[in-house]
Amino acid sequence: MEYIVQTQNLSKRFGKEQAVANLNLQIRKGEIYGFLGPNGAGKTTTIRMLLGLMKPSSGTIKIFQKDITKERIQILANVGSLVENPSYYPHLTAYENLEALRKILGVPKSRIDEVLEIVRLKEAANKKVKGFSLGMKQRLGIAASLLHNPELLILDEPTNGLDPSGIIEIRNLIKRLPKEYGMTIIISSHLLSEIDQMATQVGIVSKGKLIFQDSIEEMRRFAQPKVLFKVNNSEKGWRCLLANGIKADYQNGVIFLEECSDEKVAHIVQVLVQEGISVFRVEEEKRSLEEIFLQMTMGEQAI
Ligand SMILES: Nc1ncnc2c1ncn2[C@@H]1O[C@H](COP(=O)(O)OP(=O)(O)OP(=O)(O)O)[C@@H](O)[C@H]1O
Repeated sequence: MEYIVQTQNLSKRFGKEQAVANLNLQIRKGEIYGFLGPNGAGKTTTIRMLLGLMKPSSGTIKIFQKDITKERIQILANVGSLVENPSYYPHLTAYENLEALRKILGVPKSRIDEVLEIVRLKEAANKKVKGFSLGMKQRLGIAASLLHNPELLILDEPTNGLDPSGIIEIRNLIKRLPKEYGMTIIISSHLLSEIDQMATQVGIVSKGKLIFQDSIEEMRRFAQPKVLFKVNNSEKGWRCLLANGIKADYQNGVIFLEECSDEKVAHIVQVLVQEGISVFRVEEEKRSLEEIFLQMTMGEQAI
């Protein structure tokens, strides 16, 4: 299998602190790789190493099958990134900001219109950046990172601080890039909900270790919501379910199941009603990333 990004035992230590420990990332072409982990898990440190901004304590990084320590310049010529909040000249327009960067990169002038089109900022091209919303600024940052037409785009928490509509804009933009331009994308986040609807592959780091790396479908198996049944006499209801061979859980007056298909929900409601219990509500409770981590790491160091 040919990987666009492959790390082997990638590690970074800051004094006594092991920020990244033996990471083996494997990212294929055309994937949107959601790099997930809570704050402080080691995402930014990993990304900085991938971009050659920080030296690993040990381990290797290959991007486009090339070793970053040996062919850094050639690799980075094909990598775009948005790592910290990008800085702009606020009194210049979006176009002028990109033009300043274009001159440094030495790409044709026509590329500015192309990237503005990709991030859907063409209409705002001649507006001063100081009037831009945070979402527009992030899109401009992505436009800047696309100027040199990279094959790999690395985005560190690009939706941080955005409102829901800003998040949707970025999500739609990112989803289009592999399809329309054959790009591979790494996008980090501490919120599963933010990358859930765009990632095709997921890597989860916790305390510097990769505890999960697989397809989003496999991830969703872990992230299935709990189903809660709110009824008038919950303890009786729960005992009825057990008596009918339905393995439900009961806590703080609520009956719940960790996994429950539509058919099973219908069956449970039927059983409860038949026993004379009123069902007020059936709710889904989404699991937080922390709960999923807990589930994944239960009893083990890593998967
Ligand atoms: N330059 C540094 N010097 C010392 N410690 C650092 C440095 N950079 C990061 N760390 C530590 O390494 C650990 C991982 O940090 P990192 O920023 O990579 O996490 P993260 O997953 O990106 O979290 P966040 O979402 O908060 O940025 C943290 O405990 C952090 O304090």
